[in-house]
Amino acid sequence: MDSDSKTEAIKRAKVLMVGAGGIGCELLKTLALSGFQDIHIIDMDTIEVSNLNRQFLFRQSHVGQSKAKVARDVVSRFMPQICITPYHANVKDPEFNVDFFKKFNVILNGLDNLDARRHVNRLCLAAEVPLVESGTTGFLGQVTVHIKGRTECYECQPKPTPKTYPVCTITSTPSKFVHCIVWAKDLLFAKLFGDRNQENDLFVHTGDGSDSAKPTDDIFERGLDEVPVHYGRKIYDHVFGYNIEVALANEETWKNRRRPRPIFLGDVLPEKLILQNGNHEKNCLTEDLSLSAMSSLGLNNPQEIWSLAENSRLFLEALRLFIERRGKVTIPFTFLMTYCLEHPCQKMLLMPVEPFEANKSCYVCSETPLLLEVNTQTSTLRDFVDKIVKNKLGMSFPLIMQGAILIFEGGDDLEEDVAANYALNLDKVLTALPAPVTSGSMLTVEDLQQELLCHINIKHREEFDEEKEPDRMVLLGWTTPEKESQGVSNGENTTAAIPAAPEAINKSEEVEVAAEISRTKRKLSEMSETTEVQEIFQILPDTDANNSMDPQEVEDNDYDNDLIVLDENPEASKKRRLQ
Ligand SMILES: Nc1ncnc2c1ncn2[C@@H]1O[C@H](COP(=O)(O)OP(=O)(O)OP(=O)(O)O)[C@@H](O)[C@H]1O
Ligand SMILES: [Zn+2]
Repeated sequence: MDSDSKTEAIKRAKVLMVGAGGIGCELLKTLALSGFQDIHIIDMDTIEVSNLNRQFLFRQSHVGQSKAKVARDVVSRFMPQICITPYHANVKDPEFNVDFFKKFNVILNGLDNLDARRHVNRLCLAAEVPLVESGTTGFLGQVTVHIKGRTECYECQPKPTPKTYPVCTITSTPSKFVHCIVWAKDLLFAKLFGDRNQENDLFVHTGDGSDSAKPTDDIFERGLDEVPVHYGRKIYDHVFGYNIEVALANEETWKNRRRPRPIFLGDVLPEKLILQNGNHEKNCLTEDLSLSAMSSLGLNNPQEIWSLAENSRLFLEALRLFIERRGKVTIPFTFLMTYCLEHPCQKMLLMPVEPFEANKSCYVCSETPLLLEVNTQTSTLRDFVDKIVKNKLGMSFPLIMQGAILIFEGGDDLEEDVAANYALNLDKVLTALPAPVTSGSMLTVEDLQQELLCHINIKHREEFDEEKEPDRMVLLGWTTPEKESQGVSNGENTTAAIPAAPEAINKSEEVEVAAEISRTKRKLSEMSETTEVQEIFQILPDTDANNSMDPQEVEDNDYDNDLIVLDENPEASKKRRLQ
């Protein structure tokens, strides 16, 4: 296809962008400047002040307005000839069904959560429209292209879910160091310095030993003139002393566990030391902001194992420093996320990545059945619907069948008596359902909106590890194919779409490709550096560069002017198609 017809194809293409946030604003600008004329945008959010630092289409005066609509208005001002259609809506709304998706040549995601990404992936598969998925990990951006039957789908690789711990374990019966760290960071720190309106599961009992009539939350409220050391002592005695005494009163809990020992500050440190803890001569607000509790106490080696007395002094001192630095403004403190990249990006702005072939056992793009280990005699249908069908499989309106018998249907538009019947089923254990689900049963779970159908084989199991398998159900059969290495994900904000190393290419005479994470080096000529699907993305910013958004036409591309990234030695660039 010559470059004129490619430009024509771009002009004719109808594209859908999902998300008009950080990535979406950039994307819309780039699409508009690249010559796309018919762009649709879905975003469910309104603009917030905190978006203004990076979502550059938005201004202060737009705060509170629909992102999709403002993005359209702003871009239309400098590109009035383009037709931009905004939808202030959730992409999961039923109006955005498979027929809606089929109208587009390509879908581009600029989302910030796994749930919506999975939903769009499924609709793209059902509608057979290419999906360009993008996201961030730390300071790096990633883009992958997913085309049904030619590349892996977004869900071929299981996405790492952030590790969580049951609240009761970390508050009452911690057994690992990590439990204590999560308790301190997510519960105690949040209670002391976080947003007061945010729910917090910190295990607090009524009564603090001084005034039991007061509500417990008062313990964490610092009096207007309360000196930090007094406040610190109150918190210390409450969480390490009083709460432990209360917990010990429940004998049942400690039958098979080591009993904890309550600690009160007065038993650990002499009164004089409590009052003269740390370097009080320095006013941290005006002086040394970097002063840490450790250096204030003259503890210089963090590798040393501190005594209980030293730890207690550190607690008091760190609390005092936090309080003084915060001053009178009680804005919530949160932990800052810092990403540490093992290998920098080799001075490359764009890093080409080969799309991967589909995972043959992916339940989303192949029909591979899954296996569920569950105690069929104690788990209810509700457990199955909430924990597996909605949470794990990401279905919104599931239909569950055993053989030809429908046992559950989700949705807002059900007849009252039908809904009541399903509600009755929800609280029944699996073996007590009208069509009993036992070991060996096969359930069919379908989401009509996503046009996704999965078969789940059931295996009865009695015992579960409470920590590793808190759902008391284990979904198996969704195996990861052999790959070089797993990617690094930061959870919700990343596409987590690049399972193996992004490959950076050096601009050396003998062009070399370094697989970033595995560090295996290969010659460019050996690895056949790019594929046509990547080109789609790579040439977007340049209208003269050639491409078509039609997957059919992609097959017929000529391959002479791709590979944007290298290119001191274009001759070295041999092309390889995905099989
Ligand atoms: N289900 C969904 N339907 C439509 N839009 C969605 C959906 N889920 C997320 N989005 C949109 O995706 C965009 C993601 O943008 P971004 O990652 O910059 O996050 P943000 O919410 O704008 O910023 P921040 O997270 O810093 O508040 C948001 O504008 C959000 O409204
Ligand atoms: Zn897949």
